[in-house]
Amino acid sequence: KSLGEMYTSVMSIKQSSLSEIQLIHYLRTYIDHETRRLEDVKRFYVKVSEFHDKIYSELAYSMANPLVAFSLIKRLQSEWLNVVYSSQAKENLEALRTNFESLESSLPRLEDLQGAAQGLMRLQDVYALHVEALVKGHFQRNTNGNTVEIYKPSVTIPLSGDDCFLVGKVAYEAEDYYHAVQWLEEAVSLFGGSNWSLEHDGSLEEALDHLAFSYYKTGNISSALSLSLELLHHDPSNKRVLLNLEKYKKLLTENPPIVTSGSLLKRPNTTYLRTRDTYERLCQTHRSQVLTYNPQLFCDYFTNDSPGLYLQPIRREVLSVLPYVVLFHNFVMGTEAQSIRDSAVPGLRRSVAASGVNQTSADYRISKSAWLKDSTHPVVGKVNRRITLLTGLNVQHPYGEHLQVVNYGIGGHYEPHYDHATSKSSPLYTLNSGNRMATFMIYLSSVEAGGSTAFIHANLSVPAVENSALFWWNLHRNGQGDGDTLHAGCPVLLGDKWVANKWVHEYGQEFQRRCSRDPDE
Ligand SMILES: O=C(O)CCC(=O)C(=O)O
Ligand SMILES: [Fe+2]
Repeated sequence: KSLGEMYTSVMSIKQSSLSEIQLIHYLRTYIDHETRRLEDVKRFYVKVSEFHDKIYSELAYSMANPLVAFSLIKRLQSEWLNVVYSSQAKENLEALRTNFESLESSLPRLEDLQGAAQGLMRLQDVYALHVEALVKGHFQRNTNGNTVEIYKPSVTIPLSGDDCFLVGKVAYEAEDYYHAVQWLEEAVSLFGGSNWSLEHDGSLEEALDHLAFSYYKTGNISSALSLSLELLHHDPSNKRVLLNLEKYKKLLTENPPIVTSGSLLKRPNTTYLRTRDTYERLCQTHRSQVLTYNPQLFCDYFTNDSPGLYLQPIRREVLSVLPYVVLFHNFVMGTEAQSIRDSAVPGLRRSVAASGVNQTSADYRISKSAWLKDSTHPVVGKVNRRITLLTGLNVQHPYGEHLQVVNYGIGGHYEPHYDHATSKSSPLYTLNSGNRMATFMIYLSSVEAGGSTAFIHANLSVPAVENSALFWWNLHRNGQGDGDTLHAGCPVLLGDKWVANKWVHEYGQEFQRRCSRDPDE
């Protein structure tokens, strides 16, 4: 069900941690059986050695004893064979493997490992994290020479040399030598002092090999050369490394390094983003500072003149006027958010994004989502009615889409995008109820670090505040898309981020939001 896409949602990752608990249990059983088997082997060893210790001084005399002679012959003819050809070890291992295979369908795949590695590199980039600190379990940023601790997790889990090697290799295989160099450097220094471990894929030699080549690719020949020399020290007869070494020496003598290291060490812009700098700055700041007093931005208790809200007005915070973005505090209760999250779990699938006439999964949206109809759970209908009370909008299907519940994964994000359709052939029009006029997005969880909603052109970054809801108009009153609504879900640095989207379409709102020919309205 969640095959190959586990990394795209923290919910799926939680489920896989249950598989590991089961595996620990299987391994314990295996260790117990193997320990018992080895104890039996040891007992036999002691028995036979003691026998020989006993008869050592009087060998000839002892062999004359028919009982002694018989036991010797029996041992050599049968007992030793039973020990040496025992199938117990194989049976224990097979039991372990059968148990492991029973869980295989719920284990992460190679895509998950690669996706998780890419998630780490995304966090490194967007939050300008210090890789050396990150691999030690610390979330730190370097700003103008100062180290800033972005978040202090309650448990610090450092990465191993092999972990770093894997991240580096994912970058290396994608020909992203900028990240490869940084992660392989960590791998080399962490592998340095440690011994080989059963569970590891990589080794110091392999890390050196990949790092040398990555440096070569970034134009840093002298580092490539010195790493190759270090590698030869460990593996003197490696022909390929010897050849590389010659090549690097030649390159250096022909072309002494004028531009020194790092010249080609630029971050790759894989998913090209024109607004990348603004996006990342907004993600890094919690709610960008409004320095000038703006009387148009205010807070109030809001009822929208709906009798249903008279006794319980909602705290409204106007965050931006153009585009109009408001935050409704405590829009849902914690128990309601919980019910919505729980109802969504069975339906969670990899999120898609509109691409031409189709909807496909993409690296620029890393999450899982589920669509909840009114009938899924009483709370869904209740929340829909509350949206109508607050906004006056008709959210009945197909004037409103079903509630989309989203759970983000490792470094989960949604890069700058519009919620409304920007082309006539968009799949959003299949509901035949016009374009997405407004977005009502509920934060179903808080996030420890990262995961804000950033409005690129409005210079606004809204942290995920549990139970609150964000509302904005995507379209001008004349039906044109409002380019200023470009927004993004920043990568989740730490936490389990859940949101629910209710998208309201143009049709059905003719009397709630009247048209205007003024393009600025
Ligand atoms: O998660 C967020 O903060 C934004 C999500 C979003 O923009 C979307 O789902 O369309
Ligand atoms: Fe959006």
